[in-house]
Amino acid sequence: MTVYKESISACIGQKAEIAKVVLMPGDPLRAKKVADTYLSDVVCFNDVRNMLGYTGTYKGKKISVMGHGMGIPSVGLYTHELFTQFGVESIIRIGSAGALAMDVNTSDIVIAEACTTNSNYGNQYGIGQFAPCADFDLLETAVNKARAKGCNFKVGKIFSSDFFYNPKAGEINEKLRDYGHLAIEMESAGLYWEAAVNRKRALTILSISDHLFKKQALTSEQIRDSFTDMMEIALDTAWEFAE
Ligand SMILES: O=P(O)(O)O[C@H]1O[C@H](CO)[C@@H](O)[C@H]1O
Ligand SMILES: O=c1cc[nH]c(=O)[nH]1
Repeated sequence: MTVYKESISACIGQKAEIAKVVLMPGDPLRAKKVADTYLSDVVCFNDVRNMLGYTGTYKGKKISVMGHGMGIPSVGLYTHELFTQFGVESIIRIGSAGALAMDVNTSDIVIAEACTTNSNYGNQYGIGQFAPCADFDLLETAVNKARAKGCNFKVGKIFSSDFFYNPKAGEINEKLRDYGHLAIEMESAGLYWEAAVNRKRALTILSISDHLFKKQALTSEQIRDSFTDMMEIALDTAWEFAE
């Protein structure tokens, strides 16, 4: 395998080319699934900490896919390195999320326009409340791809949470729902901040795996099938920004 450069990164041991556009799920095995299912001429560019990363060709253009782990510290670390040390220009998170809004259902797609968060990660920039927002061009492109596909999707605010388990979750989730948040997950604010400070593009596309009020949850088989729409919208969006 070609060694592209001595890695200067703490957590990415680059062993092959990384494309300008990278899809990122939390789960590295979801990254492998995207590579195995949709990419051709695939090479694995990272296996440090088993945070698998692959580069391949999709409809004639180079696209990479790599896991980012769980939580804002993890996604912040990987996306910071990809943006600042590996020439990445656009990152699209493809994640699972719990629905908050009553008109969102399991298997639906949520495209995250902006994030509310309880994370302190944004405080490091020293400018007060720093709005974590999606890149408009990526967002508009993803909306067009989702419409063309005919799947159920919504665009709006989400909550990027520092906790998955919380004794006050019931009370907090009700407020989040009442203030118009569509879904809850754990990374997008960190991704949007890293993109903003590094003047890059970022977007999150989510597939709803469970509903926090309707008490619905997909089985792992249903999750596997319903994630297909999210992956295809993300790939077709990425293609428009890839080389
Ligand atoms: O499915 P992923 O992309 O990991 O996203 C969601 O799933 C994890 C929690 O189970 C958190 O990372 C959350 O953001
Ligand atoms: O972070 C997450 C992901 C899926 N479902 C949730 O309830 N929370």
